Amino acid sequence: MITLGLTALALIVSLVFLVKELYRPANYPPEMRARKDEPDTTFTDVQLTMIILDIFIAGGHTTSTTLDLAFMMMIMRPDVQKKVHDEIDSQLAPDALPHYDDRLNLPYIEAFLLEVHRFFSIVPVNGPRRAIVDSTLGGFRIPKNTTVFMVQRNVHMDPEHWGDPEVFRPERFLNEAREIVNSERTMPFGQGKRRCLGETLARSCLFTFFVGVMKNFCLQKPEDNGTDMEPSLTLNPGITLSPKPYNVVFQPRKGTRENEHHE
Ligand code: HEM
Repeated sequence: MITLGLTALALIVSLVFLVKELYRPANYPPEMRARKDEPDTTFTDVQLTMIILDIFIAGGHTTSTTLDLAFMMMIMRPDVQKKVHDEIDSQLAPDALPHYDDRLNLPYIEAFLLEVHRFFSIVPVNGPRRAIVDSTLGGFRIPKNTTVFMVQRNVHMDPEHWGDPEVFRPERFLNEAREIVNSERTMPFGQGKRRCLGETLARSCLFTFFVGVMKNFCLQKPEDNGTDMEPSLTLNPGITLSPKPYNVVFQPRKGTRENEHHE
């Protein structure tokens, strides 16, 4: 709760400073300066502030929650954590920092992150959209102008497609040659023209941050942990899901620089 409060405070303070700086006409970006006298321009202070807010709100919580869940799965499933470590150790040089391109050599970790997206569906319902023509979908008539929502979670938990959707199993995204097999049935970032515009940034942040941490640490349940460690989700005031607070020990791995500092 305290962390959340401090994060919100830091966000508001940085936003106020940023906007104060931008409000000086000399600091306006070139397009805003060029268009400032156009009556219908959308290059305004308010528009800019709202876009920055959009990006912070849409991007910050979603990415950090997905990482929270990925780390939680590491302590819930030591067998999966071992496969993650084995893949990192066999593919990355000891001193190398992870790069997004490394995902090509780390298919198990890519499959693991896809499974985190699928299993938890942190944005369970996407939309709204408006039907712009009369149409029929799966036998249902959808009249023009109907508001439509896509229930991402139902797609991710469809037993006809996944077979065992309630099981957390990264291997479902790998074929026999250990290549990633994916389809539009995995849609954590939505679908269509209004799908998430931060998808590439989010995927690269998740991958590099997760691999960077896992390369250097073993994640363990604290011995005296009294917390409920089941993967349970709480609905935030808004549209995303996040895990209940949980405790985790980050144990430096042998041979890592991090460990040498601790010894
Ligand atoms: C794991 C991380 C993220 C997830 C799971 C996620 C998921 C989503 C989903 C499901 C939507 C709705 C798409 C739809 O209705 O079809 C969305 C929209 C959006 N996301 Fe993300 N997102 C993530 C990260 C980010 C980041 C890092 C940014 C920005 C830097 C971002 C910016 C946005 C914006 C601006 C929209 C609204 C797009 C529009 O309405 O045209 N998201 N996101």
